[in-house]
Amino acid sequence: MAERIPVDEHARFVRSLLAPLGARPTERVRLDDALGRITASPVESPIALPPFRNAQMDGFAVRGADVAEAPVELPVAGEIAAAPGAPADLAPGTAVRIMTGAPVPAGADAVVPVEDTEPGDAGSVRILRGRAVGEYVREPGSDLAAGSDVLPPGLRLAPRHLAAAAASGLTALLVRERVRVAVISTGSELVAPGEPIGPGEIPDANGTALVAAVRAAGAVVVHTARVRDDVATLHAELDAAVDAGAELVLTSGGISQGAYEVVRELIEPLGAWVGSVAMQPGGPQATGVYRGVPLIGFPGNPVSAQLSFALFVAPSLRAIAGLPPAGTDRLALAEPVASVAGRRQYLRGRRTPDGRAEPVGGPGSHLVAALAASDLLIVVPEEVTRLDAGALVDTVDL
Ligand SMILES: Nc1nc2c(c(=O)[nH]1)N[C@H]1C(S)=C(S)[C@@H](COP(=O)(O)OP(=O)(O)OC[C@H]3O[C@@H](n4cnc5c(N)ncnc54)[C@H](O)[C@@H]3O)O[C@H]1N2
Ligand code: MOO
Repeated sequence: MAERIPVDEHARFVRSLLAPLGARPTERVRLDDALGRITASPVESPIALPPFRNAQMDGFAVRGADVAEAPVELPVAGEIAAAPGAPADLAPGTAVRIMTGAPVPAGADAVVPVEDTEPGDAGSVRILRGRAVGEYVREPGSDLAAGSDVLPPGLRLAPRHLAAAAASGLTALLVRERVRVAVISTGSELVAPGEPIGPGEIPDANGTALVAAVRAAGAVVVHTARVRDDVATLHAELDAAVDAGAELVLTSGGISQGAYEVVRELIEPLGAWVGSVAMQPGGPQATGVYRGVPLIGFPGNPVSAQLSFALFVAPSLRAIAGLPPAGTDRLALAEPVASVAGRRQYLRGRRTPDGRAEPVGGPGSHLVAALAASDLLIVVPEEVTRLDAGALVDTVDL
């Protein structure tokens, strides 16, 4: 029986295989498509924010000097809406009705909120409370000067960043390209989810899981396939993946000890490593390079495939995409657990309301529903075969 590679050694190797993907080219994307992308350079605002002097309140634009001694009555010269157009200058000793966001006319230097006024005689306004120069006037550039940076490089774009870019009049941003990934499920028993299931057939869960996991890790899927256990078909799909621009190929299934191990049969002769890692689930693993593109082969069992992605591939992809690593914790076990000597066990579990780690559904790597009912992994170290309730364990958030 071939040696089992330690988990941390395999993780280091996969990380080194994916390291070159960290040097990202850049592309311009429309603001509407930029959510979650990473800025590739500082983003300069061509205009000042706000772009012009405008009112912060609905009320009356005045000269501060004219309202220093309230109450005072001023003739109303007209009205300025928040609408296109430049207002006429304000004559001394007059007021103009103004709306929030409307340009403050030259000559005015304060806005009196409408609540602090009442109608005066014959089209005039009575100002009940004095306002100092500058009050309720938003100066151009008071948020950001024209030509200065509105966003830094290396920023993961959230809605508030896109709002600032839009306010600056920008329509597109230079961002880092996402890592392009292909996802290939192997197994003659697989049918597309929703297709009728004949005897011996099951819906392909790994395709859906890995596509979603790739996206959640900030990368983009450029090719997917579901292939029967046929080496020529898999070979053609690997070529299609590389031709589609994939920079990373993920496969599931076909790497253990059976008679139809299609991934093993294809890639082992090409120099890939297909072996075993000292963990459960996820023991069988494969790594290689196909036409210059890294290929990571996961075991077919759905829990194994999902955990293998989370533990070995997601950390690199998330780091490249500017996403934080999965959360970890150290929690007390809610129940005793058993494990296998010599393998690191990743039990599925959930955090109880009182903050303990409770195992969910047993160690089997086919327990896809139990994984869905879990929100963390409970790590049982290689040398440990039993832990009592209350023992402290490392956990990894799913
Ligand atoms: N004699 C041995 N048999 C097995 C070993 C071993 O060491 N010696 N390892 C076991 C472990 S652990 C795992 S994990 C699996 C890994 O096998 P493969 O990677 O070759 O995967 P398959 O045999 O193709 O499938 C395993 C299992 O998963 C189901 N499957 C596969 N693909 C999907 C999919 N896309 N969606 C849903 N389910 C999938 C498949 O039907 C099998 O039930 O090998 C063990 N055997
Ligand atoms: O190691 Mo396998 O991944 O348990 O089912």
